[in-house]
Amino acid sequence: MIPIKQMKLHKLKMQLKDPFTTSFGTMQDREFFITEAVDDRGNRGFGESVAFINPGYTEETVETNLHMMRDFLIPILQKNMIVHPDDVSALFQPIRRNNMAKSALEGAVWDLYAKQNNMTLAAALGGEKTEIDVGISLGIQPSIQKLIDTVGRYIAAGYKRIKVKIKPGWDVEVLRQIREKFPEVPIMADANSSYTLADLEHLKQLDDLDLMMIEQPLAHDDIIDHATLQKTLRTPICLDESIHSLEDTRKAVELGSCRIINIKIGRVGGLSEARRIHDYCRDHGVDVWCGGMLEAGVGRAHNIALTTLGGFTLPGDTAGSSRYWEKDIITPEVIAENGVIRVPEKPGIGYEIDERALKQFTVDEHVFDF
Ligand SMILES: O=C(O)CCC(=O)C1=CC=C[C@@H](O)[C@@H]1C(=O)O
Ligand SMILES: [Mg+2]
Repeated sequence: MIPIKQMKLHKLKMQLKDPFTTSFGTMQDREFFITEAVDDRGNRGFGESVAFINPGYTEETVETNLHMMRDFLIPILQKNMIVHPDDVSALFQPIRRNNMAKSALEGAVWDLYAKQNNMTLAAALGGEKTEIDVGISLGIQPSIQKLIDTVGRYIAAGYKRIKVKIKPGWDVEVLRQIREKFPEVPIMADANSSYTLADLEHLKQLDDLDLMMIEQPLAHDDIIDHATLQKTLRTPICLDESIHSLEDTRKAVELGSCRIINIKIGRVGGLSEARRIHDYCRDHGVDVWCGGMLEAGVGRAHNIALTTLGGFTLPGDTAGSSRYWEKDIITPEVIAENGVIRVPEKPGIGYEIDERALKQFTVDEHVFDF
């Protein structure tokens, strides 16, 4: 690989079109880093950190990302020769966790590598698809009727599956009314760890609603109780927060904690580990799909490239840019037509950075020479 000459961290502030409510809170203001790896040939590789402002989803935040990238991870990249992007996750091994910080930098290296080799990021990863199926993830709405109207709108727009947030008091009845209204639509529920095994009898009611899966019903750091729950539920459990690595995946699959895994590039530390998890799941008959973290266009582009791998058999959360943003930071924006996104054919992430938009949303910058 042509060496990195400079790494830039652009700190952005953007506002989601609509507030996004889950069992652990409501988000609308998004702060995050766009990472930019530059070589001496004018190639620029981009990544995106997906940590939120507060540590509600994982322990990472925008501020911990900056600390880890500036004080530990970029110095490692400055000191070492990278031959292939897979080297980055190996170099970062001695640093514990902090997967979203690692992923933000590794993603920029993967994009730079693909551009240096005049390949799409999808091709660099070994992806096969020229288009991907996508679903939509809906936050908790003010009323059941509002949720039903919103579900109808996205089904009319062609999205391939609907993901509904649930939590105690907003679950069985809500899903029953949606299923009644839309008997054929692929529907899944994401609980974001808001139940315990004490809710086992309550959760068994979900088995009658023909759901594709129940995502992360129990604790964010559990695979034992999920195995107990999966034994009693017909509906597949999908793990999200519990899975941070290939090792977590292996243990969860061997224990029978889940039948499906939501792979999020940031949560597992980058594209190389995401691909290793994909390969393991494909070899062990576990379905995977690509989750979302309310990303801007760079993160969205990385999700699209990853989803081109053959084992991504289920629609993911990578909806079009306009679902999230009045204005995205890439051009063209990501467009989902009838629940399908065409994989871009330009080198790297396949979308250009909209420099005016990047500048408009940038609130801080850090530049590191190599
Ligand atoms: O990016 C998207 O549209 C998916 C958003 C989404 O469902 C989630 C994002 C981040 C944390 C959670 O709230 C939730 C998830 O758990 O998948
Ligand atoms: Mg989830």
